[in-house]
Amino acid sequence: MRVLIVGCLGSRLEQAANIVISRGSQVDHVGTVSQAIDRACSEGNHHLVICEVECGIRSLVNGLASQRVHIPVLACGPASAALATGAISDGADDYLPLPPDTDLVASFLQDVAYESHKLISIDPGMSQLLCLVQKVAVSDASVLVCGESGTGKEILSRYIHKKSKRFKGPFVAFNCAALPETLIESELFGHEKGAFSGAATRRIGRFEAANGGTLLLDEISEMDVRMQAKLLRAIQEREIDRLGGNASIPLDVRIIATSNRDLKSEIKNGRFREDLYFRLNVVSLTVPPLRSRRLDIVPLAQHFSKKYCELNGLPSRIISDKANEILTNGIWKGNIRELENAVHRAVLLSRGDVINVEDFNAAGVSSSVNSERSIINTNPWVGNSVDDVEQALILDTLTYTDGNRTHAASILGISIRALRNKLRNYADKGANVPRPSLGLVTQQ
Ligand SMILES: Nc1ncnc2c1ncn2[C@@H]1O[C@H](COP(=O)(O)OP(=O)(O)OP(=O)(O)O)[C@@H](O)[C@H]1O
Repeated sequence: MRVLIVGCLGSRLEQAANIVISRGSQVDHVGTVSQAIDRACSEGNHHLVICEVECGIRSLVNGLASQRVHIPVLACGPASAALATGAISDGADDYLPLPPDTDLVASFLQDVAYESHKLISIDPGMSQLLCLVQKVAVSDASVLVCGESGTGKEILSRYIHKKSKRFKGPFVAFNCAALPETLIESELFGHEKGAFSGAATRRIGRFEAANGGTLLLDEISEMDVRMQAKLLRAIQEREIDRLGGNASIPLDVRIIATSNRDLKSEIKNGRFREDLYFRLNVVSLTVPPLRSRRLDIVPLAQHFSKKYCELNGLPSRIISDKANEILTNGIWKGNIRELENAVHRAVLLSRGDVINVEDFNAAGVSSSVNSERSIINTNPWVGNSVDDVEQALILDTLTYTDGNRTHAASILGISIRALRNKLRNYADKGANVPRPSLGLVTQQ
């Protein structure tokens, strides 16, 4: 989830921002309402705005409405009934007294997340999985969610949390592939002030932030083996030590881990600890790829169309029958993330209230139906395989970003991990893969 914070980053607003970050959301900060409106309009991917009351709630709410951007606004400021009532009558959805109460911030985020993490599915293949999820969600057992990249493993993990007895507790997501080894430990376990150079204040880690709730360890296979040992100890002993701390902190956390690698072969290759695998794999769920649950394509595409029309302040747009047919019967190389990106681009490119096949063409959707009904038939890439086109696009993008994997993944709309896997394959096939630029935190 992405949150835009508006106001002067004094200590109280900073505390609110830190709580939001510790709950697994991404934070952007701007100083004024007009910057907030610009940013929300130009980026179109914020799920919540938290705005200091003195910045002007009415002008923020009116400004967003005039650009037809619909994002919930949480006003914040001193604990005062008059200020809270004023902010709400100016159009804020709610009021957060500062200094912020962690549980209150968490519950606002949860309400917003509930809307933005709605799980859409009608395909019988998924229904079976969801029945199983209902049964296992109520227990406290660790769950391992497997499936290809972008199939919805994270959204399914959130669903498990929502259906569990812990649903009122926090859901904290941690991506094991996103940070260098040196930072993972302090991020997971937290640190005391002065634990290492740069540790200017005490910081609680993701485990503590998830206490009473669920911790999602996304892309667990990417975690270094030494770190896996520390993780295993924390899960087994149900307690952690902050870095530089001398008292153990008891934990009451349900663990859900995801992987798009085959962990059994990772174990064989010595890259994943077998004992950790058994700890995590009490219940194992596999999310099917989109190509084997085609009945989900149309409802998902409609859902994404609504979502991106709203986020970009556009009137709602329906997807034409022809485009739906092509999306449903096309050869999908990608998964739901790719469908979401395609619909997002088509929403932005379409004019009027219908999204047509041409809008998907212009958005670069290259799936084709059977023989003659190819979505793209005039593209210069015709004649190349999808794999070749994808490789060329990825390597060109990486050259453009000067080797920066994070930036390239963001432009391409894929996860860093998916990008790294592809680069590894290209390098294995002998392709010339641009090296990471200096100071990068990701590795190939
Ligand atoms: N059933 C669904 N309903 C609505 N949105 C979905 C669904 N499944 C996935 N999505 C959306 O698709 C995108 C990718 O989903 P998600 O991040 O859960 O996939 P993932 O398998 O965890 O990906 P990765 O392996 O790359 O981490 C997200 O934006 C998510 O909200």
